[in-house]
Amino acid sequence: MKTILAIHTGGTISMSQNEQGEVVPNTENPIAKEATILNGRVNLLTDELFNLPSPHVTPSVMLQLKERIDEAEANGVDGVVITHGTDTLEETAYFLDLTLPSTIPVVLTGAMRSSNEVGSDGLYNFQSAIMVAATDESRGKGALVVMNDEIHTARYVTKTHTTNVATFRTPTFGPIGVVAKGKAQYFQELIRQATCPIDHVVDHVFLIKAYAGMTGELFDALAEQPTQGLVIEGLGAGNLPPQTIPAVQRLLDQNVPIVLVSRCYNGVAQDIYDYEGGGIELTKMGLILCQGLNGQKARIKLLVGLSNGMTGAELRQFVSNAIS
Ligand SMILES: NC(=O)C[C@H](N)C(=O)O
Repeated sequence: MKTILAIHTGGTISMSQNEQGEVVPNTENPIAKEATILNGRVNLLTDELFNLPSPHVTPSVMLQLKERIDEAEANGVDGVVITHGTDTLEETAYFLDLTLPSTIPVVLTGAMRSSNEVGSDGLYNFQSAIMVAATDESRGKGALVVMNDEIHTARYVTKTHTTNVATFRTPTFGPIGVVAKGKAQYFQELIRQATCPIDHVVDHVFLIKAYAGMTGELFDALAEQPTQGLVIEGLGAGNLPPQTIPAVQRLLDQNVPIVLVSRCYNGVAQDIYDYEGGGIELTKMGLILCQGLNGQKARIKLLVGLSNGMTGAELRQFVSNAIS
């Protein structure tokens, strides 16, 4: 029988609705009590590591989680399930995907309806995640996200709806598998990437979204403080309004690595437009084009690379080309 460690970190999956209809954290985590779920089919261990709404999760919390998983793998568990708030679940999942050298399945899940709401999806998702973690084919796939009967890769999955239980989607590429009546089935293979060891996390890595008529003020503000890295969600295929360029150049002159992704939900950023502020000018200036990742994932990747001590060409190589 497989031994699966469930690490609980908080989020709606461990919250309840009060009489006023407000969703509130519990001091006793109701999902952690479900230690007998799938009894007889898996040996489930439970660790209540955190009890945080996921907007309270930081990169240093993610690092503590990674270290707990390393320890569990060294102690011989066959797989890990992490329950997590959905707001930042994709960032924690990708952080683990980038930093964990493990081959054991690491499966994140959460809920859109809290534990006592009608149609609560928490227990169901938890059970599905355990089953995926106990499946041999889930090994060596990096961090996975299991929600609403779908298996997604950490690299591309994103939360797309504020309340719907079908909120987690993988734009452009789609999920890599499904959970159907308790069985995990895969139908796509993701090209794996090398993982990156880190033992601390850097702090000042920012994310800015471009918009029509944007000017340089936000970039100027970052140039006034200790900015270690910046991700810009550019327009369309990866373009910026021309009025931003002098301020972006000022940050580059300060040796701040700047990563360019698209603010579009689908597609990849590319250097195809040759006009002022177009992707061709931006990449010639030295912005790092990161294809396929959304802004929050590209920020995690930049943060991990910087935390590893990468600079220059090595950092550029690590952050770019997420799709290959
Ligand atoms: N569905 C959820 O888990 C959302 C919640 N605000 C959280 O991320 O903690």
